[in-house]
Amino acid sequence: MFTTEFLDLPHLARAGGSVQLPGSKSISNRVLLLAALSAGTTTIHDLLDSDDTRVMLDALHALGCTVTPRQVTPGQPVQITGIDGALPNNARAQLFLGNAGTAMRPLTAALAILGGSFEMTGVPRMYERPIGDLVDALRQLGCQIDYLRDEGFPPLRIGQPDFRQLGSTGAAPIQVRGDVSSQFLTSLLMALPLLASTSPQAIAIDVVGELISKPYIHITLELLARFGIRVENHGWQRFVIPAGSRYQSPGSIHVEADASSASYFIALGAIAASAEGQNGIKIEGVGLDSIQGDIRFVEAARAMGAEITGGPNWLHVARGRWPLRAIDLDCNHIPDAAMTLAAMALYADGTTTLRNIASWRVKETDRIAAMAAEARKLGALVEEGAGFIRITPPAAPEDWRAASIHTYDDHRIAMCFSLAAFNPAGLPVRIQDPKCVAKTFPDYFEALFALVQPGAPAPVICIDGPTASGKGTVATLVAQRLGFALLDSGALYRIAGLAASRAGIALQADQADRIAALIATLHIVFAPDQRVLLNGEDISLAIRTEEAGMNASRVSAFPAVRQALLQWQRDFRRLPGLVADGRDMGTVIFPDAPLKVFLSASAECRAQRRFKQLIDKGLSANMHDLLADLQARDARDTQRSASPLQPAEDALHWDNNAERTVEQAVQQVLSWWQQRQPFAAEESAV
Ligand SMILES: Nc1ncnc2c1ncn2[C@@H]1O[C@H](COP(=O)(O)OP(=O)(O)O)[C@@H](O)[C@H]1O
Ligand SMILES: Nc1ccn([C@H]2C[C@H](O)[C@@H](COP(=O)(O)OP(=O)(O)O)O2)c(=O)n1
Repeated sequence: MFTTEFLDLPHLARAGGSVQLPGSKSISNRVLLLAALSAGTTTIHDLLDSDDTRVMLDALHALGCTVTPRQVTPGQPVQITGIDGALPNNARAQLFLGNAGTAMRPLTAALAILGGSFEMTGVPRMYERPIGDLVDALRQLGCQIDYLRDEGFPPLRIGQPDFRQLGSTGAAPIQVRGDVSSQFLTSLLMALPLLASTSPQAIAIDVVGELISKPYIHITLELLARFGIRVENHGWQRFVIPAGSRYQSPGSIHVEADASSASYFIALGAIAASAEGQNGIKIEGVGLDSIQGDIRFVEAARAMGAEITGGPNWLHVARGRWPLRAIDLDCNHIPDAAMTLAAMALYADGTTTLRNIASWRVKETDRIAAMAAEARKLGALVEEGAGFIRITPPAAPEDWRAASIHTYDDHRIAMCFSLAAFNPAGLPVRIQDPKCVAKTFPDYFEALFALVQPGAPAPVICIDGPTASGKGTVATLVAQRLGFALLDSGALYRIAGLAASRAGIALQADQADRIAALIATLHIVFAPDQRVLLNGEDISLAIRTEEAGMNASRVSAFPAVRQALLQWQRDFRRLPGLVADGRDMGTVIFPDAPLKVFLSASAECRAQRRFKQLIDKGLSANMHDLLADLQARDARDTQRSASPLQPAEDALHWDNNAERTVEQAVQQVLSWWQQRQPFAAEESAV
């Protein structure tokens, strides 16, 4: 996940490949509970790994279900052996459910009917989330539920129910409010088959008030059917669970990915030209047979020109009509995914109108106002009303503007506007606060970058300079602030020197070809936690000694060695960008880099810094030797014939002397980067 202040997306041109979407949260927890209540063992594929599913798995384990493995591992199914509709007598447990509404509500309903002695707890925020309407409905049946703190809110204590009164009023429907949260109805629908299994009569639930979020109830009903429970739906106002209903494991089940998350990749396939050798985008995890309402986004995307095919659990999208066709659509049936149509509208051949979207105004932010404001920044013409938005794309490529998109802590705004990076003007797009995507899709940008190709090679910031000038420190921090990848090219020379000495090869010119051949066989990993692995061994410390630096300097003078490491270094270039530090980043490796910085500092200052750095790392050091070594290294690095250390002609110089702090250097580089961005002026006005 990108946790940077902003994320600069370079202009994007093409897309291709396949993306595996994470399992939907609401389907994951429904499937877990149904598997737990069923007879038999259920193998669950593509379960989402999230806080909500973790607390649910822990709770099911505490209730005596067999859960293997106990944690969700990507690509590995989870197996649950259910309780077959009953818990042992006197079952008791204290269940901590964090802030997971998708665990608290359905588990409360199921346990209240199963009976036992349970305490349902969570984090403080959970104690502010109402559950009174569900508790009232369960009490009508004879369930025993007490509030442990505030009336109407968790934590709760659940006891042994008394269903005797049902004998006389058995057929009386249970009343539940439908206009507050559809989760209450979902909870009852999933729990009441426990009662229906032994009841002589069917059990009916009456919805009081207009039922909101019908698509979610649809998901519940579909999943119940897969677990053997066929609920009659009487016009979304009455639901009847037949007497003798019994949960039966389907054996194996796939958790669908979130269909609204799929909409960004459907739009991507419709907007982007196919990458060379690829044909469109394959989306895995959700298919045309999806039980989610938002799958109908597919119809809308087709109407705009996308070519979409699909099967169970997969979709394939390619660009069809281009430019896209402008549409006029009532979006009531796809409130969330419809936002993605607004992003597609930027590439349409006229004015697109999205109607019946008043609910956008009361979501994470006023989504109509937010969409309008940000699309206008890009140069689109936007009209908005209480319940509609009308978008006309910029008339010509030169009418597009580079924008820094404000995201209002709304994941969907961020994901929608990432698609603006395909603009025909070749402009980058800045997404502010990119971590807001965490709500539904923490790795959205990583998934996007894996599929797209930039219009020009990804940007590189080169930071060159002599030893201990601060390159590594400054480059690491600049990369962190921008969310860019990092290339510590010196580490590659250090690894080459280390590997050659360990192999007993003398570090001299007549051995250069042997060293180059050795380099080709090395397996090097730069782990995300900063460790460097050589053929599986952690060599992070071994390559940081002064001796390793000197050996690196020796092998780096050999043209064959430099050649052997050339492509290796260029392969670090990736989206959204790269910060590369070394000696020849700006002159040889990335001569086209849009920003080149050259750091310098006096030999004494650098020796001081290196001394302190080594001591802090627990390595021994001697000031006098350090200064001598450093001067020797300077001499070799600057005087060698192959790519000597020298500033690129277009490098910007920063005197990184003793009176300058790390933060000053970092701010200077960031400000140079900012000056090169087309939205610099607009950004400062925000
Ligand atoms: N202004 C500064 N810029 C960069 N590093 C600084 C600065 N002031 C002190 N330092 C310290 O100096 C050391 C620089 O070492 P490093 O970044 O490894 O240099 P290089 O990669 O150029 O060899 C670090 O320990 C860093 O904390
Ligand atoms: N791009 C590069 C990076 C490093 N080298 C060589 C020259 C340096 O003395 C060694 C070690 O580089 P490194 O950047 O790790 O060294 P310092 O941290 O600056 O002391 O490798 C190079 O020739 N070209």
